[in-house]
Amino acid sequence: MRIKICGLTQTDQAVAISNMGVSVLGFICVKISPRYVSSDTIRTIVQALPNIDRFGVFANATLDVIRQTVETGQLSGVQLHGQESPQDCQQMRQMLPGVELIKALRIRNPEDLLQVKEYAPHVDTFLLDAYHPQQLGGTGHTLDWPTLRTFQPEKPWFLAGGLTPDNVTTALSLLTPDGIDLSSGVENSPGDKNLAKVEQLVKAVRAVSV
Ligand SMILES: O=C(O)c1ccccc1N[C@@H]1O[C@H](COP(=O)(O)O)[C@@H](O)[C@H]1O
Repeated sequence: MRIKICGLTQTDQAVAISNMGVSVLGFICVKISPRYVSSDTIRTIVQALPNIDRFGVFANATLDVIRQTVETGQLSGVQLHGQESPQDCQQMRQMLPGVELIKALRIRNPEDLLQVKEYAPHVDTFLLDAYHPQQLGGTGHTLDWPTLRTFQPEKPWFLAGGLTPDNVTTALSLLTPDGIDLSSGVENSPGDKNLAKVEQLVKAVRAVSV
C-alpha cells in the first residue's frame, strides 16, 4: 500500500514525513492553490529528502511547463488533475519516458469511472478524487466509497478525497486501492502539515495493510 501525502510546502515537514514510512510526497504546481510551490522551491525541498517518490500535481498545464517543472524539481511522477484528455496523456508519456504518469479523475457519479478505459493505455496509475464544482482538489470531500467496490482498473490506483487518520480504516475495509492520498486531512492549515496526524495515519494504515 503506497501512502502519498500531498501539498508539502516546507522542507522540515517533508523530511519528517519521508522518515515516517510514507512512500510518495506530492507538490502542488497549480498556481491558484493555497498549497502552490514553485519548481525552485520543489528542488530545494527534494534535495533534502531521502530516496522517495515525488509527484508534481498539475491541472491543464502546458507540456513545456510540466517538462520544465519535472526537470527543475527532480520529480519522479506527474499527477494530472485537470481536464487533460487521453491524447494529452499519450503526448506526455512520449515526452517524459521514465516518469510515472498519474491521471486523477474527479468522480461525480459511477458513469465517470468508465473514463478509465480510454486513459488506461496512456498512463501508469489512476487516482480517484471527489468532485467539487469550485475546487480542483484538496477539498476534504470524500467519495461515495460503497459505489467503488467493483472498481478494478487495469492499472494501479490511489484513493484520494477527504481521507483522514480517523476514516482511513473504514475506507480500506470497503476498498482495496494500491495507494491512498491525503492532503487536507493531515493539515493544520493549507500547506502546513500536522506531523502527529501523519504519524497516526501511517499507524492506522499499517494496522490493516502491508
Ligand atoms: O491540494 C490542492 O490544493 C490541489 C489543487 C489542485 C489540484 C489538486 C489538489 N490536491 C489534490 O487533492 C487530492 C485530495 O485532497 P484532500 O485529501 O481531499 O484534501 C489529492 O490528490 C491532492 O493531490
